[in-house]
Amino acid sequence: MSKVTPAVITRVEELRSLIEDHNHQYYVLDDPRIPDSEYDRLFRELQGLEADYPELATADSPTRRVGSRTDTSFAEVVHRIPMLSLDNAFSEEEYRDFDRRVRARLGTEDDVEYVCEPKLDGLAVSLTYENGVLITAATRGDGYAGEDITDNIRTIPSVPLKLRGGSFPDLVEVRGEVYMPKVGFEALNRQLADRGEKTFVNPRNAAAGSLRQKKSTVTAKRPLELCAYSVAVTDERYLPETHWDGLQQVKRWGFRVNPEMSRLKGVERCLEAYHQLLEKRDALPYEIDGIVFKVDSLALQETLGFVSRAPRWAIAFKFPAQEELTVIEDVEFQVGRTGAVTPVARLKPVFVGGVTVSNATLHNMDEIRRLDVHIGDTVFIRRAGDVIPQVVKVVPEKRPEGAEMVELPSHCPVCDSDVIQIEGEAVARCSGGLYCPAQRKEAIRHYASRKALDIEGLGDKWIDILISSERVKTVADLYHLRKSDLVSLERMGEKSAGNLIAAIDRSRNPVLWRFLYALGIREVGEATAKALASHFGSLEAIAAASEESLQEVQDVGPIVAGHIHSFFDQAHNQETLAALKEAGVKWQEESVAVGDKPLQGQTWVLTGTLSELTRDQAKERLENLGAKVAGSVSKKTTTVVAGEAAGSKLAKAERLGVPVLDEQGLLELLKEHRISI
Ligand SMILES: NC(=O)c1ccc[n+]([C@@H]2O[C@H](COP(=O)([O-])OP(=O)(O)OC[C@H]3O[C@@H](n4cnc5c(N)ncnc54)[C@H](O)[C@@H]3O)[C@@H](O)[C@H]2O)c1
Ligand SMILES: [Zn+2]
Repeated sequence: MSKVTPAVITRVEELRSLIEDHNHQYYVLDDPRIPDSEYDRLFRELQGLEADYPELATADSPTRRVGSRTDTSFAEVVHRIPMLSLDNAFSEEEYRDFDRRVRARLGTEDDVEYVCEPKLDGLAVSLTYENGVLITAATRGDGYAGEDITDNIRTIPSVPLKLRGGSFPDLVEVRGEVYMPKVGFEALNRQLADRGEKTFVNPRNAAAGSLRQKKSTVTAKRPLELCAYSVAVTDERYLPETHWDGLQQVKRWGFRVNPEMSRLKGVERCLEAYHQLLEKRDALPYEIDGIVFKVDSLALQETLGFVSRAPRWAIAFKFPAQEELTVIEDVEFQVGRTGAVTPVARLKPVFVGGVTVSNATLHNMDEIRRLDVHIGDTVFIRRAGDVIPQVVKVVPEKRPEGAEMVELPSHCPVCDSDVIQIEGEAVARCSGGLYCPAQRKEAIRHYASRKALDIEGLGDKWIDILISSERVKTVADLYHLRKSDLVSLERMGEKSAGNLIAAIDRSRNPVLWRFLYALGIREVGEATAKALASHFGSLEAIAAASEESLQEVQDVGPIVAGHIHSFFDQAHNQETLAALKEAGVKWQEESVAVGDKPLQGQTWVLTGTLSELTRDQAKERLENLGAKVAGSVSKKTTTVVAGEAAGSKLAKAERLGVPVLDEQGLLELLKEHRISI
């Protein structure tokens, strides 16, 4: 046996006091200061020291007690049967040791039958029913007395207020876990974050915080559920022989029990069940942190008995932790393909949720302010399932002196354009949309898309090739491409290369709204582009407009106006526009000013096949002249344009005496109004 030294005594005292503090934070305030993994390490260290130096063990050490004292504002409920904790196993070896101890105590070599239950990550409650009616509900508290949360528990839909099935003891206690499903947890945190309130670090804390509310109306709004996992009966007649039978009984009384539970014989099959459930962990709609294995026979349970804080007949075999502590070494800003500037935390690498994590997203500046992240902070990292790692909490006590706040950069780290955060928007953006290399691909793709300049054949594959060969940096470079470039770049056939060049050429004369839309200004969709074009008439006028005058246009609010203004404000975007002009791109001025639309008030109908234009193009040109283009002919129709093979619409027009124009006639009309095809 080792000899006690002053250093050991100090450490033991330090650990006890630390653990007590963490218990209070966790059980009473529902606001842990460290992740469970860290807590478990402290707890194990204390257990280890107490085992090595038995003379230091005390009856009131946290290793001998359950939970935390409940001097809270809730009334006290004394448990008829104590609510204990569970011993933990963190490795297969520890789990096998547990089974070995069980068999040794029972004096048997035979396989023991166990019930395997997912360890739901919530909080334990005890529900007392008298004559089948719920009369009290209590938290575990310190195991002997808990808090009266009866009013709150009644708001949970899966808690039976009355037992079903007709046959039950006069007095019965059912125990189970109150938890918050993953979806509900995420929604709740989103809501809290939107309101700028403190979020919960994980579903367990959310469940505990929600159930332990002063007002049951608040609890009622929280997505809580209950799963029962044991029954404590005093009436012999209702005493089942096995734990499993007890669960079946509870189910008949109207409780939900976990569908993943199973009854298995022997340690090997239990280990298989462990691995199977671990595989399933991420797919489950609720969080679990391990499996609880319980000896099934109640007679054997009694033989095995208890130690101070946990039964000897059960163990919780924990899954790898999904939360760990680490340090934020730096915060960098990344620019996404649509210009969103996102802060990313560079972490001291940490093993969490089964992988080593060295980056975590911080979403946006609001999130940074809400969490109060500083460089050098110690933080909780959470990585649950495939979800990208998140910083869920800062540990303020561990902040180094002089730690710097995180500031939004004023210029794009990729292209140096201004970073703009428009009031009312959480996301900050690089405003060099036409020029920024981070946004290059998206900018070209959008520019060439069907509703924009409709450059046929310029798909993702070509965009990738042109960008990676650095042949195209901005959309203006498209117009300098030659057929021979394409052929040499990708051994493209002469004919298709020729087609692509021709398609690019055809896009040199866009109507104003299409060109405006093609620039990919944030929030400027087709309808807004049309409205802007017809209001201002020229790109120069739009570029020069103040944010106030932009807002005179229908559907343009302060946010859209802000995006338009900052886009045209960027020198790099102006350069790219100039380069487009120089490359021979000539967007048409809106040929008609407001109130001067020659076809205003007229209704036109298109039918048959046109050869020079598509139907959409013809429609757009007519709309530019003020006409409404309808789908069917009536007496009110002003003119019908009939292309090749026109059918019933043409016939109807003739019957009603509506004027008919052929394609040639339409083209002449467009020319007359200086609308190019
Ligand atoms: N982060 C912190 O500061 C902090 C502080 C205190 C405790 N903790 C965490 O809490 C743990 C200790 O808490 P504990 O005493 O509640 O032990 P525990 O959570 O390890 O095990 C006991 C609990 O498991 C739950 N449980 C879920 N499914 C169950 C089932 N099928 N059958 C029986 N019980 C089931 C019950 O709520 C029960 O009370 C620590 O390991 C640590 O992870 C963390
Ligand atoms: Zn940029």
